[in-house]
Amino acid sequence: MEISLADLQTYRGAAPDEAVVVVDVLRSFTTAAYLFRAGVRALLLAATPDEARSLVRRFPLAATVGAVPGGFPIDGFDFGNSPAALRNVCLTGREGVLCTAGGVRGATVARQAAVLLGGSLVCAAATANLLRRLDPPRVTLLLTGIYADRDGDEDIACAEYIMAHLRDQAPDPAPFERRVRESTFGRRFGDPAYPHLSQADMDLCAQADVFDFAMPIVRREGMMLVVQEGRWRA
Ligand SMILES: O=C(O)[C@H](CS(=O)(=O)O)OP(=O)(O)O
Repeated sequence: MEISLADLQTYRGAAPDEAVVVVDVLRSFTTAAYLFRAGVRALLLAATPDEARSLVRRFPLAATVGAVPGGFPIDGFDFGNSPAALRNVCLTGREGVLCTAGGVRGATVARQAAVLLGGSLVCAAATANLLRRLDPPRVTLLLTGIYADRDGDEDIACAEYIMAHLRDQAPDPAPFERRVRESTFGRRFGDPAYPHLSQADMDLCAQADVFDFAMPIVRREGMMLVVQEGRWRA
């Protein structure tokens, strides 16, 4: 298995034999994992708030979740892009609609991949385990958090942790978790200058292997869906 890192700013799309993990630790694919813990059956991806609203017309029970660039909540949505906000809610049997900037864009750019997964630290080992079982010839870890003013080290750390698992190195999660907290974007969480980025979110995002499932992203009827490994029924 050939493993490489790519960056959303320069990545031009997946080859047909490629497996892609779209890595978004802060916060899309951490939020997604907590949505599955809350009981959602599938998570529909929306590139814009208007697209999210039109998905809700099709799935009236769907919970809307998301943020605009910078992480600010979206008017009229049920939840922000916030794992902490989802910790104690029950969404059993409902769909979720996830509208975020980086995570959804990454999934869209890589949509032609033979295998497409949403990745974050909370399900990193499970993601590596699924890749090992599928054994694709090429794996790309697509980093979504690198911008001119952000080092994206939360995603680089997660990608390197997944890579270490793929290479059977039994990595200690502590240094990778620390890098999430110390990344450029990570340092904004809990800073009063960014009240929409909570310390509680950081505490959840910076914990490795909380969940034992990976999150495949599949295409159905013109939609992109994140599903929980082992629980998805079409
Ligand atoms: O809501 C978030 O934490 C981020 C904000 S930004 O788009 O990176 O500025 O969104 P995400 O798509 O989860 O990276």
